[in-house]
Amino acid sequence: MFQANVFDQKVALVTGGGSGIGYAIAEQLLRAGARVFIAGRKEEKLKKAQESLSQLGQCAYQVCDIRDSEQIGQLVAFIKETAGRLDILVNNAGGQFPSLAEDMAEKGWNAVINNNLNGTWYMTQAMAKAFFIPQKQGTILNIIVNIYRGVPGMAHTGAARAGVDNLTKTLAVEWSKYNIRVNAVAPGIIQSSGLENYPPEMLDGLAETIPMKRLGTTDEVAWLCAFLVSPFAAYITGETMYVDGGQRLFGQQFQL
Ligand SMILES: CCCCC/C=C/C(=O)SCCNC(=O)CCNC(=O)[C@H](O)C(C)(C)COP(=O)(O)OP(=O)(O)OC[C@H]1O[C@@H](n2cnc3c(N)ncnc32)[C@H](O)[C@@H]1OP(=O)(O)O
Ligand SMILES: NC(=O)C1=CN([C@@H]2O[C@H](COP(=O)(O)OP(=O)(O)OC[C@H]3O[C@@H](n4cnc5c(N)ncnc54)[C@H](OP(=O)(O)O)[C@@H]3O)[C@@H](O)[C@H]2O)C=CC1
Repeated sequence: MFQANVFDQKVALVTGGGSGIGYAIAEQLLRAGARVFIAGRKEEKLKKAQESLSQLGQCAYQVCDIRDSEQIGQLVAFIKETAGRLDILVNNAGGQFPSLAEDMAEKGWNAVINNNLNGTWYMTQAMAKAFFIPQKQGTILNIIVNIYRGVPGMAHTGAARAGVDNLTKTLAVEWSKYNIRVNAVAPGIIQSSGLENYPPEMLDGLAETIPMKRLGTTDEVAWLCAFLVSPFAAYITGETMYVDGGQRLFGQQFQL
């Protein structure tokens, strides 16, 4: 998408970079010259991803649960020791499970809020304080979901991602004095490893309800992400951009 030197000397962290959309984002950043760290909970997944991503450039991984402040502290230390700086944070790690609102247990609600809202915040604040604020420079990109018309069938993630959408705007304003840009990307339904968590019948016939009559690809999300964290988007902050084939305007999220 870009020339190979757009992210020269830039260091990026992609949470959830071991699979799916996060992997595709890491790939685009590496192709354009960034040094990339990926993080997630499962070491085997990260190791495999790092091995193949390393063919494109400098890539390292660290196990880190975004809900765990101690592990985030260890990740900060690892990036400081090995790269000395961080320029780009992509908060991609996340997930949820389908459930009607009336059936949600308190523990399940809290698990999804904790993963997608709190985890994103812990990671963001830690990386901003350790790197972006002292450097007076940085860019943060939050991956959320299509929340345009609510998220029927997954109220917990709708609430959590709306929180991140709003956090994006607040931080864009508060941290512009540090030369930090903060944006978000809201994917529609993307053909990725993440969809394996959903029963196939929930996705049956969905493509037909989307204006573009197909699901998105991980690359189609990653291209937008690479643009938003690049210097070509230098005047864009506080924005949430949808990459959804028009689904937010007309189409089903999945079969209820
Ligand atoms: C807007 C439309 C978008 C449609 C497409 C979207 C696609 C994607 O987002 S793809 C990415 C999907 N990937 C994932 O969702 C994988 C990651 N998911 C998770 O890790 C879990 O779902 C998590 C967020 C809940 C985190 O899990 P964890 O903190 O490890 O929690 P537990 O597994 O211990 O569960 C705690 C609690 O949550 C309830 N629960 C969990 N899974 C389910 C389930 N499948 N169905 C119903 N309830 C569930 C449950 O109450 C659990 O407690 P226990 O009953 O004591 O186990
Ligand atoms: N695919 C889709 O249709 C859509 C996806 N999204 C969102 O995009 C993001 C990427 O999803 P996708 O690639 O499809 O799915 P994946 O399930 O492949 O990716 C989710 C990634 O997040 C990591 N992760 C989850 N929880 C944590 C945690 N607590 N700490 C650290 N890492 C974590 C997982 O790694 P590990 O298992 O190693 O922890 C995994 O690599 C998610 O936030 C997802 O909700 C949004 C809209 C649609």
